[in-house]
Amino acid sequence: MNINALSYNDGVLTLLDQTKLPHATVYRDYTDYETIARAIEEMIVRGAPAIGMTAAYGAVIGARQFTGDAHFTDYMENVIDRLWHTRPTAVNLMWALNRLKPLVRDNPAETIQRLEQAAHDIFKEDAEINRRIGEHLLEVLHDGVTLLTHCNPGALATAAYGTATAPMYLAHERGWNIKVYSDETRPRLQGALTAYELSQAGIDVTTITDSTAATLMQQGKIDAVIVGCDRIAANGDTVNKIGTMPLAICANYYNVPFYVAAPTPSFDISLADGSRIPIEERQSVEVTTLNEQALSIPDVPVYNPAFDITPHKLITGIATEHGIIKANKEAIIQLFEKKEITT
Ligand SMILES: CSC[C@@H](O)[C@@H](O)C(=O)COP(=O)(O)O
Repeated sequence: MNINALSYNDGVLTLLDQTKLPHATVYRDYTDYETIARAIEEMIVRGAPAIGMTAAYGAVIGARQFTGDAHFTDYMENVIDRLWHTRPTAVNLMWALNRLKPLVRDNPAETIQRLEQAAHDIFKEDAEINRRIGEHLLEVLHDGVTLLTHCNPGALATAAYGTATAPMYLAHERGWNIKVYSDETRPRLQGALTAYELSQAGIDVTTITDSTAATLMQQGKIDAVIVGCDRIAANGDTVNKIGTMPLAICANYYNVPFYVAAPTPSFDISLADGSRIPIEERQSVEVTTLNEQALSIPDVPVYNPAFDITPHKLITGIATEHGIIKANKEAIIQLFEKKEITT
C-alpha cells in the first residue's frame, strides 16, 4: 500500500487530487492557506482524517505567509477560522485545529515551529491509530472473509492504511484470502477510490451499485460490513457518508455484523446524539451531472445531503485504536476516561 493523499515538506503541502482519480494521478502543490481551504471544499482532498491533517498543515502554511501587517495572533485566528469553515461534518477537522490553536504565540517563527511539529505528530499518530484499528478488527474476522464497505475509508482518506480498510490491508499482508465489495457511493463515487486503492494493493475487490448491497446480504454473501465515520456522538450514533444508514438497517435485518472503524479524533462527545451533528448539504450539480454530462433535466430540485446518521443500536461494534467497544454511551464514556475497554 503506497498511496500518499497528502505530504508536507518545508512549507509546501502536496495533495493527490482525488477528483481526478482513478483515471489520472495528479499531485498539486500548495503554499497558500486560502487555496488549501478551497481544496478541502472542492474535495481535492477528502475523508475525515485527511481533511483534519490538511487543515493542520494549512494553518502551518498560513503562519508562514504572515507578512507583518497585522497583529500575528489575530491573523492566525482568521487563518484557523477560514480552515475551520471548509466542511462542517467531519469533526477531525475541528479536532486538528483545536489541537493547534493553543500553540499560537506572539512570535511567528516560534509558532511555525510549534504548529509544524503538531501537524507532523497528528500525521504520524493517524497511521499508527489506523494500524491498531485494523489489528483489533482482525480479531473478529477470519481467513476467507467477505466484507462490504461504503465510500472511501481508505489510505486516500488517511495518513496510511485507512480506517475501515486497515483490516483489509493487514489481512492481505498476513496472506489471508479476503474479498471486498465496494459500494460505488453515489453521487461522488468514492467507492471507485476504494476499488482503485485495494486493487492496487492486490486485494480482491468488486464494485457494486449502492442498491446491490441489500441483495448480497440477502444472498448470505457478506460476512461483515465495515465502514468509516465522520463524527460519532456521545451515545454512539454515527455519521458517515450518505448511504451508510440503509446498510446498517439491512445488516441488522439479515444478521450481518456491522462495524464502524473510528479513530478517537472522530468522536464528538460534546454532542449527546447524532441528531445534533451538522450534516453537510452539497450542490445539486453533484447529482444532476456526471463528468459534466447531464443526468437529469435542468431545474428539477435536488436534495443532496453528503452524510447520514446511523442509530447506535444498529452498530455491532465501534473499532477504535484502543479496542472494539459497544456503540453506547457507557462504553464511550469509559473509552474517554481511558478505563478498561469492553469488547
Ligand atoms: C476514514 S474516512 C471515513 C469517512 O470520512 C468516509 O467514509 C467519508 O464519509 C468521507 O466523506 P467525503 O465526503 O468523501 O469526505
